[in-house]
Amino acid sequence: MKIGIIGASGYGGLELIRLLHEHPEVGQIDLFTSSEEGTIFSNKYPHLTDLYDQPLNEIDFDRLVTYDVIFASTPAGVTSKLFPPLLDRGPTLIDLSGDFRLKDLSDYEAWYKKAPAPIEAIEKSAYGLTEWNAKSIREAQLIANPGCYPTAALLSILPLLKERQIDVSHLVIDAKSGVSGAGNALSPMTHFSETNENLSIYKIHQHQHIPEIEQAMEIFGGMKSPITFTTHLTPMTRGIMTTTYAMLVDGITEVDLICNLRETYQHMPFVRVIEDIAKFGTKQVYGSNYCDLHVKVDERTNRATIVSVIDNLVKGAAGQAVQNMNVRFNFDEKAGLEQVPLFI
Ligand SMILES: NC(=O)C1=CN([C@@H]2O[C@H](COP(=O)(O)OP(=O)(O)OC[C@H]3O[C@@H](n4cnc5c(N)ncnc54)[C@H](OP(=O)(O)O)[C@@H]3O)[C@@H](O)[C@H]2O)C=CC1
Ligand SMILES: CC(=O)N[C@@H](CCC(=O)OP(=O)(O)O)C(=O)O
Repeated sequence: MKIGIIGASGYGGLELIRLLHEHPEVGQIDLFTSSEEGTIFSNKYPHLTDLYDQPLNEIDFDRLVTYDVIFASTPAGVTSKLFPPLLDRGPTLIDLSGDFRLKDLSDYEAWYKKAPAPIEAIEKSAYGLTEWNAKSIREAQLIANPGCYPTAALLSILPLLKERQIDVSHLVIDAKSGVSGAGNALSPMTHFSETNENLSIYKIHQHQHIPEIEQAMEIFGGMKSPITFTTHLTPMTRGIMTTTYAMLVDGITEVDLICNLRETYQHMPFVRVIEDIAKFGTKQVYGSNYCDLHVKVDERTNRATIVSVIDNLVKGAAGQAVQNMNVRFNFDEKAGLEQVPLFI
């Protein structure tokens, strides 16, 4: 397989390189840039010395069409223009940004505050939540990799919504992310002295992942309702935890929820149901493509607390993108993704 990575020098791009480098089906990886053409990649990132001593390439349409797969890990608003002309020209396109995730164009405009991609391209894209959309991913030329928070939240709540075990109204999803979720651009939000030893809340009720989660709840869970979704920045590099609070449907027990999660994901290699909460946390999945789930019912309130953890750069971005490539090309779904989590 011949792979091109656009936005290779960003955090998602670097993680794609790390994972694809070990992939048994990948032979060639070329790196593309919008700003640093000719820069020797290992001069920019010396941890890649002897591994990627090649120059960054200009983004050139005639060259891009020669690849089997093009990954783009670029800010919102880039692939909406870059990808549509590449459709039907050969490469499978895997987009890590939000440009093709929302089926309703007005949602994209309202939440991303940018012009949406052409509707024809959005209609051709498959939402890349691998565990829930493998059939469409297998046939798609363009895969819209999910956002990091939606990946964690949806994997935990979709089985429970689908089986009508939790009440869809009044869902509260409380989410926390490590700083790498914001990418490598410098900003006051991720300034060390303001992030370290701080816990902050941001984009309250305005996060662009709200419509993405609600859309997937409807498509895959068959349940439609507005959610309350809050995001917090935590002083760690990687990791996301989402905690969802949901009222139980009458007669449903904790055992029912656990059995459902176990059954749903029993043949899926990257989703684990963890019953012992003792060490449950982002470190259990750090550097890996796992998503760990835990659910506990509070019998006093009849409410379930549903917890999910992922590494935002792996299952939340590059790992899931590689998993989608594996599904798309009928490779072993685990190819390139068998890293043991870095717990200590
Ligand atoms: N970080 C995370 O945990 C996650 C990120 N995402 C999404 O993935 C995408 C990438 O995120 P991340 O890697 O963190 O971001 P970064 O800011 O770290 O990297 C983005 C890269 O995009 C390239 N770029 C910038 N502008 C353009 C342009 N106009 N045309 C082409 N390339 C451009 C830049 O490289 P160069 O200057 O060399 O072109 C830059 O290094 C974003 O849309 C983000 O929202 C999704 C899930 C998780
Ligand atoms: C910590 C942090 O800032 N995280 C980012 C996640 C970015 C992301 O995944 O956004 P896309 O929808 O563009 O892919 C955020 O909350 O916006």
